[in-house]
Amino acid sequence: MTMMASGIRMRRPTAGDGSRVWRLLRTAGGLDVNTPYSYIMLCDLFGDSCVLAEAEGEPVGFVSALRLPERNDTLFVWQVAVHPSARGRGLAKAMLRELLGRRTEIRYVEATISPSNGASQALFRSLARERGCVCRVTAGYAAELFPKGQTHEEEERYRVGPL
Ligand SMILES: CC(=O)NCC[C@H](N)C(=O)O
Repeated sequence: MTMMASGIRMRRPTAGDGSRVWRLLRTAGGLDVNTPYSYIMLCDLFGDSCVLAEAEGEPVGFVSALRLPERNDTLFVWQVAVHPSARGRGLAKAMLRELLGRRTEIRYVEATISPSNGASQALFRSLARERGCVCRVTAGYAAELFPKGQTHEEEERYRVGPL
C-alpha cells in the first residue's frame, strides 16, 4: 500500500473491490464501462498489474494493466480512471508510478487512447518526458473494428519506452 501526500491510498485490488471499481468507471466517464464481472475478474486474477486508489475508503482511481505474454517486457495499460473529485492532483501518474514500481523488468508501457481522451494522451506523454524516453503514437484500433451501430472512436496506440 502506498500513501500519497493528499491522503489517497493506492493498493493492489482484490475481487471484493470489483463492484466498486465498476461504479467508479461509470462515474469517471470517457471510458468503456465493461461488465461488473470483468472488473471482479481483473481485480482477482490480474490484481498484481492493477492499482486501486481510495480516499477515505472510497475508490477515486483505478488502473488496469496486463503484461503482454509475447512481449513480457511490455505492460499494456487497459484503463486509467480518476473520479472527478480527485482530478488535478497527479493521481493518474501516481498510479502508473505505483504500478511500474512493482515490476522492474517492464521496459515499455503501451496503451490505446481515443482522440477525445486528452487526459490520457497527456499522461503518457508526461510519463515519457519523466523517464527521458520516447512516446510513439501509431495506428491502433480503427473505428471500423467496433460493431456497427455502436459508435466508438478509433483507438491510437501509445508506446512509451525504453524506460
Ligand atoms: C489508457 C486508457 O484509459 N485507455 C482507454 C481504452 C478504452 N477506450 C477503454 O475505455 O477501455
